[in-house]
Amino acid sequence: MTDLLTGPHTVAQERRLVTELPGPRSRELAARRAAAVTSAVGSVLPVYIERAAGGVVVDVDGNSFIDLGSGIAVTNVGHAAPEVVAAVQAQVAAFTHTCFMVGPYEGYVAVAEELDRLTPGDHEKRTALFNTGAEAVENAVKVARVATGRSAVVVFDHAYHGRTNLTMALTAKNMPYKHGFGPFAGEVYRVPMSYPYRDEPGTTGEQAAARAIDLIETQIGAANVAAVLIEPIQGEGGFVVPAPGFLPALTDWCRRSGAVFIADEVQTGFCRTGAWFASEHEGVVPDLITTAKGIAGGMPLAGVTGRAELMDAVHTGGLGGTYGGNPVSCAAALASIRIMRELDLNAAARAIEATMLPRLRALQERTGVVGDVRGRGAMLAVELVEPGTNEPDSALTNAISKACHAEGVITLTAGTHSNVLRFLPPLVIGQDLLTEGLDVLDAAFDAHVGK
Ligand SMILES: Cc1ncc(COP(=O)(O)O)c(CNCCCC(=O)O)c1O
Repeated sequence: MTDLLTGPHTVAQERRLVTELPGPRSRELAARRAAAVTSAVGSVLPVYIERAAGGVVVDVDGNSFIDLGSGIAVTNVGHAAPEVVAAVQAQVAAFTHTCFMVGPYEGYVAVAEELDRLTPGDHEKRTALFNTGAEAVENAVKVARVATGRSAVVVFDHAYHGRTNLTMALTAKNMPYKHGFGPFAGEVYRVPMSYPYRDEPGTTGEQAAARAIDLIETQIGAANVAAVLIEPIQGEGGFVVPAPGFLPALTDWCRRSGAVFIADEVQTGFCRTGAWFASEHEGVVPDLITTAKGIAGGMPLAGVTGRAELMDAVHTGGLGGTYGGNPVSCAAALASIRIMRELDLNAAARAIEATMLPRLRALQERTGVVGDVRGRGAMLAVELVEPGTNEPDSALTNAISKACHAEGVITLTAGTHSNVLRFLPPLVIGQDLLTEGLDVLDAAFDAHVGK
C-alpha cells in the first residue's frame, strides 16, 4: 500500500468537515446550476469541488472528503497526480490539438504502443484512440462487423456500455440510461450473464456459458454473430464477477464460431482489479479490448486495441474523430501508466482488496443485509437485500451511501436494482485514510440497518 502518492500532496490527506453539507458556497452554486444546467444531468454529491489530490476531494467550502469512488473508476493514480499534472502542463504549453487525422504526433503513437504492449496476448496488435468509453465500444463493434462481415452483437444481462444510441442498445438497464430514448440500434441480442449470487446455487461458469451459447446458437445463429461483448466484471450492473470458467468458455466459443470476443475493460482496466486488465484473472485473451476511465489520470481518453488483422480490416478513414487521442490526454496517459508501473499499482489494488474484503465480510456477518460481497482488487461491492431474503433493498443502499457522503466519505451505488454499494478507491489511497473510510461505512450501516 503506498501512502505516498508520487510526490508531496497539494491537499492534506484527511477527512475534515468544517461546514454543514452543502456549505454556503455549494448552495450558491446549486442555485446557479438550477438556472443554467439541465436537470437531466444529476450529481451524486450535494457539494461542489474546488481541488483534489491523492485520495481526497475538497469542496468549495473547505470540506475534505475521502474518495472511495475515483470519479467512477477514473483517478486510479490519485487525483492530480504530480507527474500527470507536470506532463499535462508541458504538453498543453506545446500544443493542445492538431487532430491526429490531420497532424499526427508522437504521444498518440506512444500510447498505442503501451496499449499494444500491456493488453493481454502476445499477438500483433493495433490501437485506435478516442475520447470516451462509449465511443470506444461503438468503434470496437464497427471493427468486428467489418472484420467478420456479420452484424449481430451479443451482450449480457446487467451490462453497461454507454449512453450513445448503439451503446444504449447494448446496455441492459432501462432507467435512467435508455428510458424514452428509442428506437435503438438493431442486431443487438441479450443473453443471461453468469451472476453467481443470483444463479441457481452451484451453477458453474461452464454451465452458465452453455446457457448463453445455447440461446446464441438457437435464436441468433452462430454464423451471424460479429461479436460477443462483455465486461469481465460488470460495472454499472453491480460489480458482477462471473463464475470461474464463464469467460474462457465464451472465448472458446468465439474462436470456434469466428465471432470477435470484445472485452469492455473501460471500468476494470489499468490495475483497478489487481491486474493490468481483468481479463487476465481467467487467462482470457480478448480479440478486441476497449479502455478508458483509468487510462489517463482523469483526462478524457479511450481506446480500442486488438488483433492487427481485425483492426486493419477496416478501410483507411473508417475510424477516427476530431479529438480522438487528444495530445494532452495522451501525455496524461503516458504519465499515468508510468506511475502504475513504478508504484506497482497492481500490488496496491491487491493490498486494498486485502484491507477491504475482511471489513465487508464482517458487515455481512454483523448486519444480515449484505447478500453478497464480491469483486477483485480495488473494485469491490456489497449487494444489499432485505434480511433473510435476496430481495434487493435499494432504499437502504441509497440511505447508507448518502450517510457516508454526510460524514465526508464518497461512495457510489450500482446494480440493475440499484442495491449495490460499490467501492473504487484511488489505488494510491493511504492505508489510514482507507481504514477511516471503512469505519465511517460501518457507522452508516449501524445507523441505518433495522431502522
Ligand atoms: C464498462 C463500461 N463501458 C463503457 C462505459 C461508457 O464510458 P463513458 O466514458 O461514460 O462513455 C462505462 C462508463 N461507466 C460509467 C457511466 C456513468 C454514467 O454515465 O452514468 C463503463 O463502465
